This record gives sequence, C-alpha cells and structure tokens, in this order.
Amino acid sequence: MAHTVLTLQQYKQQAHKIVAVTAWDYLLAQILDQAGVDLILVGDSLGMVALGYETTLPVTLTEMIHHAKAVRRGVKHAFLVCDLPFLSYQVNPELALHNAGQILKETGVQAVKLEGGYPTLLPTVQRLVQAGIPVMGHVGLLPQAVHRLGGYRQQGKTTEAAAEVFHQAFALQEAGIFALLLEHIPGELARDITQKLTIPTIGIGAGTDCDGQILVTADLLGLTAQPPPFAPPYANLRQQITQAVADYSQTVRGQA
Ligand SMILES: Nc1nc(=O)c2c([nH]1)NC[C@@H]1CN(c3ccc(C(=O)N[C@@H](CCC(=O)O)C(=O)O)cc3)CN21
Ligand SMILES: CC(C)C(=O)C(=O)O
Ligand SMILES: [Mg+2]
Repeated sequence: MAHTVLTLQQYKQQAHKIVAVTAWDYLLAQILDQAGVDLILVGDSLGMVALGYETTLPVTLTEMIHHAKAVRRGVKHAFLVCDLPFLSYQVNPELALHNAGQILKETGVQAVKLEGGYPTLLPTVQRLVQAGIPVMGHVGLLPQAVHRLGGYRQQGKTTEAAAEVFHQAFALQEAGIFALLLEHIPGELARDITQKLTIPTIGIGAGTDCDGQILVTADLLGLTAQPPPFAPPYANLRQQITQAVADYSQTVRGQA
C-alpha cells in the first residue's frame, strides 16, 4: 500500500518510527523504495550532493522538478515529498502557491517542504494547505539561511534559542503542517517538541526521540566526502566504488 499523510500520523500514534531518506534520481529512489523506507524527500541538498554547488541556495525550481520527476518514476510505496528551493516560497503566498502547485502538477510528488515559519511564512503555509497541498515544516538548522546563521551550526542551544524553536514548531502546527523536520538541535529539545506536538516529527542531528529519522542518502551510504558530524555512514560506497573502478582499470589496462 502506498503511504499517505494518514500513515505518518498513525505511525506517531502507534509509536512506530518513520524511516525517511532523500533521493535525487530514479535509480537510487527505486532501490530505497524497494528497501521499504516510509518517506522519500527530494531534498534541495541535491544541489550539494548531486550538482556540486557549495550551498543549497543556487538550486532552482526547474532543477527540483527535473529531479523530482526522475525520483517519482522509481517510487511506488513511500510517501514522496519535494523541498521548495530558496526564493520559490519566501516572496509572497501567491508565488509560493504557484510554485508548489507547479511541483505537484508536473512531478506527482504528494507534498512539499519549506524552511522556517513565524511570522512571515505562516500565511504561506495556510495558503498551500487551504489549496490542498500537504506541507512539511522544517525548523532548527535551516540550510537556506546559512549566511544569516554563519554556518551549519547546531541551533536551539541557549534557553532563549530553544524557546524560539519550540515556538516555531507550534506556530507551524497551528498553520496546518502535517509533519515537522527538526534539524541539528539538542536531543532534549527535539524530545520535548515531539512529546508536545500532535503531528509527527522527523529528526536529523536531533537525537533519537523524534517520531522518525531522516538522512541524506549520500551520507547514509558513505558516498559523501565530508558528511555532517551527525550523519553516520551505514555503508562505505565511496571506497567500494573507488576499489571497483581500480579493479576494472587494472583489467582493461592488462589487455594491452
Ligand atoms: N550531504 C549532506 N548532508 C546533509 O545533512 C546536508 C547537506 N548535505 N546539505 C544541506 C545541509 C547542510 N548540512 C550540514 C552541513 C555541515 C554541518 C557541519 O559540519 N556542522 C558542524 C559545524 C559547522 C560550522 O560551524 O559551520 C557542527 O559541528 O555542527 C552540519 C549540517 C545538513 N544538510
Ligand atoms: C534536512 C534535509 C533532509 C533536507 O532538507 C535536504 O536534504 O534537503
Ligand atoms: Mg532541504
């Protein structure tokens, strides 16, 4: 059975953890879906892992749509979400609805995710939800705000900063998001938010007490040259690929 927003809500109620990963192409998406993950995010981190940009800021709506269409063809069961890229939703709610709607129409993903919330983005979240588009929230470390934050540092460390993340989480739930991504915040803060919200939380670098976990697939597989400190590799594909190509090269050159 294909997953829906309801599956994710039930998982929270049943204390059944949500397994989420990112994808950017057909091949990996098909493998991830067949491996049985619950949620696949076409994350704008694809700008860094698949396109070689230094940050996620240059990623365009056209690029996200291109990758999301490829991912969609590989996914049959997982709930499929696409990140709204930088500047596709911050200008005003109407432009955000136009862009999010274009993503849903052209790619077949089921939901979109956007970074941040209170105060300016709440009307935007409401606008999308009213139009029938499920929206996932994202608080804590916001990679699209890397220049304002001064790096990819952990957020919510002081009492005031923690209260601010908490406030954002509640305001977004109130605005109608169906799930919330918590990135790079202390585990206790993520646990408190998870206990107090009725919608599921999905953590990355946010401890073990969220309703689910997400990792960038390149980090999970050990493909990334310099993964974030909170992303443990579950395979060593970078090294295995290097070895496979070395073996192949030796075979070919041996045929001289
Ligand atoms: N491959 C990949 N994995 C990710 O999880 C990811 C991306 N790319 N791109 C978008 C953002 C960027 N992320 C990152 C990147 C680096 C750190 C990191 O190195 N943090 C250090 C401090 C960095 C600093 O001070 O600037 C840390 O100790 O928290 C954390 C999250 C998470 N996201
Ligand atoms: C936090 C992560 C999962 C994300 O938004 C991305 O991969 O773009
Ligand atoms: Mg993202």
